[in-house]
Amino acid sequence: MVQTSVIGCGNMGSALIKGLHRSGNHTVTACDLDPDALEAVADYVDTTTSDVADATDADVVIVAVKPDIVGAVLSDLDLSPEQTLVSIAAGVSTDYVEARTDANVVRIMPNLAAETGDMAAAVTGDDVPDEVLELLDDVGEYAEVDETQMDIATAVNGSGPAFVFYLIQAMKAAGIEGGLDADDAETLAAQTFKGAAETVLRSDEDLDDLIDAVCSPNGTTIEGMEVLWESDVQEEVAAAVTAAEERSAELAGEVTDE
Ligand SMILES: NC(=O)C1=CN([C@@H]2O[C@H](COP(=O)(O)OP(=O)(O)OC[C@H]3O[C@@H](n4cnc5c(N)ncnc54)[C@H](OP(=O)(O)O)[C@@H]3O)[C@@H](O)[C@H]2O)C=CC1
Ligand SMILES: O=C(O)[C@@H]1CCC=N1
Repeated sequence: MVQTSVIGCGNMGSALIKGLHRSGNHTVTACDLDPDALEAVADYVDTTTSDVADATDADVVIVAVKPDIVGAVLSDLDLSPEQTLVSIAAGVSTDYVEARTDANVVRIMPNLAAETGDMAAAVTGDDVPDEVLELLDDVGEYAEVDETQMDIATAVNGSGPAFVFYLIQAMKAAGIEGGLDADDAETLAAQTFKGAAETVLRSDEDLDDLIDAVCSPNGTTIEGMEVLWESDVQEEVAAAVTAAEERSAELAGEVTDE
């Protein structure tokens, strides 16, 4: 069992905690100042605490607070080089964290699907220990990237779930407009995204070939695809990703300039 502590049990910290609980491979201490946040994760951890000192004994210490609070939390954490500190904050550089801890620093951009074991994570660090890679394996898939790629990864896989929720919402709304019940429309739209994503992950075929496979000659899909190919949907998705990427870079400036 890897001793893991999670400091900050809000949206992302609690998703990681629930994913780690599912894996059964971790002894977890949850730390948060908000008693309600601790209450919400109490069934998934071994210990809850509001005292950051109680979270310092772990092999892996995950700091999951907002970017502008990372510095304050690090100043309260006394860690050794044998420990690993994982930072998940958008826009907070490895250099910033390394300057404030003796621990081995690993920077990760996770996403909310940690909760279901379907997280996509980008990870960067000079020495990413096996226990961190195994942790990421326990809650989903990961890609090792260069630090310079963290802003774009933050946009694609960190912010990405919100973009996909939006697209599911659009598909659901079209289903309702066509006469489906709201619950049925949500199930059919969401399961279709899930199934399509699984197909991409498991298939060796490229995306154009997968699109072709759905488009029966003279069938229904090609009519819809013609509309999408003629539209600027791809450009709009790219613009959303770019806006998030730029904000990640901007956050880096704000945190570093403190
Ligand atoms: N949300 C997401 O999908 C993703 C978030 N991230 C990153 O994860 C981090 C957390 O984001 P998110 O979970 O959304 O934020 P939340 O605000 O939901 O969670 C942060 C939690 O940390 C608590 N907290 C604040 N100060 C301390 C402290 N000193 N010690 C312990 N706990 C503290 C907060 O309590 P209180 O509310 O009382 O202040 C809150 O419960 C951010 O850095 C973000 O960039 C990365 C990828 C995805
Ligand atoms: O919106 C944010 O800043 C965080 C980081 C990635 C997802 N949520």
